[in-house]
Amino acid sequence: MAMTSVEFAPTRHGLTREKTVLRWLDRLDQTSTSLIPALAVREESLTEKGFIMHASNPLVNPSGELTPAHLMRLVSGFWAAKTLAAAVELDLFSHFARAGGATQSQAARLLRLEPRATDILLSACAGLGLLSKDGEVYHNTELSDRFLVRGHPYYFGGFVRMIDVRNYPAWLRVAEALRSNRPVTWDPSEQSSIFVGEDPVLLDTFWEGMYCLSITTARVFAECVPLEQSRRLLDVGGGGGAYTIELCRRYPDLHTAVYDLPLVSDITMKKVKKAGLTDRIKMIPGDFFSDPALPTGYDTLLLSMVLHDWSEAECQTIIGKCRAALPPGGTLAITELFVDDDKSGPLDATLMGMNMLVETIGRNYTRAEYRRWLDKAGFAEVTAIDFNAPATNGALLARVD
Ligand SMILES: C[S@@+](CC[C@H](N)C(=O)[O-])C[C@H]1O[C@@H](n2cnc3c(N)ncnc32)[C@H](O)[C@@H]1O
Repeated sequence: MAMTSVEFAPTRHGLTREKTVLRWLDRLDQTSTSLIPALAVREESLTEKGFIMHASNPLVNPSGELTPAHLMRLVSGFWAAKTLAAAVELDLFSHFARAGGATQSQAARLLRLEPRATDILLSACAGLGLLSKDGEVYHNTELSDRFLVRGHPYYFGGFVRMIDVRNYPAWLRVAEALRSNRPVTWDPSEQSSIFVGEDPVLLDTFWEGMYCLSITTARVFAECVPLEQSRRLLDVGGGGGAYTIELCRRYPDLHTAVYDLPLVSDITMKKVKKAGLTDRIKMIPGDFFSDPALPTGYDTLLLSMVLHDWSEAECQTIIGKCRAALPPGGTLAITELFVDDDKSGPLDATLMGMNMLVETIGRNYTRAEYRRWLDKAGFAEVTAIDFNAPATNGALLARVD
């Protein structure tokens, strides 16, 4: 049996979080690792960040036989998600940020919980890398401090709420979605899409959630995708405007517009106002299916997480309208969680595809599928840029001759 020591980075509170993790690495043969490549990557990245989940639960037993540990992680994955969601619902991380950390009894008072429940929640949050412990005092980790404290510009809690209150209940019916090949949150025979005719409270949760997910994603996009030549950019189906906000922050001469359904206008303009960018981001209400053409006068069009909502035919219609709206030399940027061309991963993209099954009539497409449609629409040259962000793993830049 081998004993592997995993170094945990010192936290900002000066703790040395070095733990010894027992693993049966000398018995972990090639067969078992090749069965679980996605897990191996995930575990590596968790280890890099200083967290390792279920490290005491080996993937192979002392005799070298595969255990169901990986299945245990998969099936109990929602325990982690729901713990995070409950902590966000209680606004635990904002309380801890204001108080500068808390003991268990202080936390019980802050959160208005019984001591037993507080004890359980704080331990679980520490196990998930959301809190660290210094003596008797729990603190936010850098991760929760940056993304789970209300009011932070990159607050991610809105997406956590959206997943919890809107998306999780829908996923309870995922087998039904598979059998019927239809979304479970709306009826395609009665409604034109997921985006219209819904409960306004849920809709608000949806766009707020999308914004929280997209603002961190857009920041990476703005860093990785070279758009120095762009002067006027139209974000087609731009939602809460996260991409236009981050791109305007990065490129001071850029002027942009968000083109989206009229019911999104107020949500978007609130975000734009808060970012102080009303002079460089305008809202153009519209519908890319019923409008005969997209607005013109833009050298760059962006489609972020729009096409995965739609069928192959509808994707081609939208791409065709983008091509028609672009001038010579113009660029269409598509950013999504692209599925690999051989359709065997990556995990985030394939699971987003499952999410599209539950909620839409689309799926997550491969770069090869997009290249085919872009070629058919008359784009001259397509460049792929790979990078990793919460809601995208790259971009395709398609240029008009
Ligand atoms: C998954 S969201 C992506 C939002 C944004 N691009 C982002 O990455 O944060 C899809 C967006 O497409 C918009 N949309 C849906 N149908 C549309 C239509 N027919 N015309 C214009 N926009 C539409 C929705 O309102 C929504 O904002």
